[in-house]
Order: sequence, then structure tokens, then C-alpha cells
Amino acid sequence: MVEKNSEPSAQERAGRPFPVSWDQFHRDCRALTWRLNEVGPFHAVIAITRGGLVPAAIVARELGLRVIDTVCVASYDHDKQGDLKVLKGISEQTAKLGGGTGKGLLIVDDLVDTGKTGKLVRELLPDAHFATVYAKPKGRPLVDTFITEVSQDTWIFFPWDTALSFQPPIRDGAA
Ligand SMILES: O=P(O)(O)OC[C@H]1O[C@H](OP(=O)(O)OP(=O)(O)O)[C@H](O)[C@@H]1O
Ligand SMILES: Nc1nc2[nH]cnc2c(=O)[nH]1
Ligand SMILES: [Mg+2]
Repeated sequence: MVEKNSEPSAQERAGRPFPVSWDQFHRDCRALTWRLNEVGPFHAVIAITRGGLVPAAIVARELGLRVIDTVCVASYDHDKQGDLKVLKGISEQTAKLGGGTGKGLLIVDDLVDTGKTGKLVRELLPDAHFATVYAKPKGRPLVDTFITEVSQDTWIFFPWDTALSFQPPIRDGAA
């Protein structure tokens, strides 16, 4: 919960909501995979947790990849970004597959926003291919492949973070 008089959260600053359904997300992940299929082959998929886990599963399924690792990063507490912490890096076995620099490895995340998370992971694996489903302008230069660009003032709501709820009619003042 956001306390009174506290700084506005990233979500409040963004303002414009962009809700994504499971169907839409699945379609966008498949579209991403069509592009990645032209770039690969890859030795392994690395999901940036937690948001990268869902697209990584779909992309890995479509590319026929079974070696899947994670980089576990904590930054946003719900919608406020704090200092980034790498809670877990990739395994030695995956690092070997990428020759130490990430060559031939595919990093997947759900989105780039400020690009801070992407930058950190790129520093760990400079030669890896970095793919996200959505990209905001600030983070876009860090990404090798993405599907949909949304404006910086947009907040993306993912299906695993949301539930169906009643909406008041537009006439009654709904956004
Ligand atoms: O480009 P940035 O400004 O760094 O933001 C992008 C990151 O923010 C979200 O993760 P979050 O830290 O909220 O954690 P989660 O994936 O565990 O939800 C999202 O999944 C990206 O990883
Ligand atoms: N769910 C979600 N998490 C984010 N983390 C950084 N930007 C976003 C966003 O637009 N949506
Ligand atoms: Mg994330």
C-alpha cells in the first residue's frame, strides 16, 4: 500500500494502464519467438525472474530448448524501484555453454522499462541475446529483440498480477 505524502510510485507516474490478457501474452510470446527463430540457434534460455519466467517457458517450448536457467533479480517492490540485487546468477554449467560471456545464450524478460534490470544482466552476459516481450523507450536500446513498444508513461498489467473485476460504466467516470 502507498502511504500518504510518499513519492509517487513508478505505476502512479506512468499513469496510463496497459492490461494484457493471458491470450494476448501468449500471442505476443509466440510473435517474439518467430523473430528469435531467425536469430538463433541458442544453447539455453535464461529467464530474468520473476517476470521472465512465463515468457521464457513459452519461448523455450517454441524453440525446442530444454536447458533453462534463471538470473534472479530483485528491484521493484510491487511498483517502486529500489537498488537492484542479483539474488542468484546463472549456473556454472550454463556459463560454460555461453563460453563465459553468454555467447549463444538467450536472456528473456517480460519487459524493459528504465533498462536498469536489463543493463545489469547484460553486464553479466555481454554476448548473450536479450529479448523482451514489451519495451518502453528508455530501456529499448538495451534489447536485441522485442515485440511491442509502449510509451514510457504506460504501466503494463500482466495477467499473473491481475484478476477480473467489476468496472463502473464510462459515463459514471471510469477511466
Ligand atoms: O527496466 P527496469 O526499470 O529495470 O524494469 C524492468 C523489470 O521490472 C520488472 O521486474 P520486477 O523488478 O518488478 O520483478 P519481478 O519480475 O519479480 O516482478 C520486469 O519484470 C523487469 O524485470
Ligand atoms: N507490471 C509491471 N512491472 C513493471 N516494472 C517496471 N515497469 C513495469 C510495468 O510497466 N509493469
Ligand atoms: Mg522482472
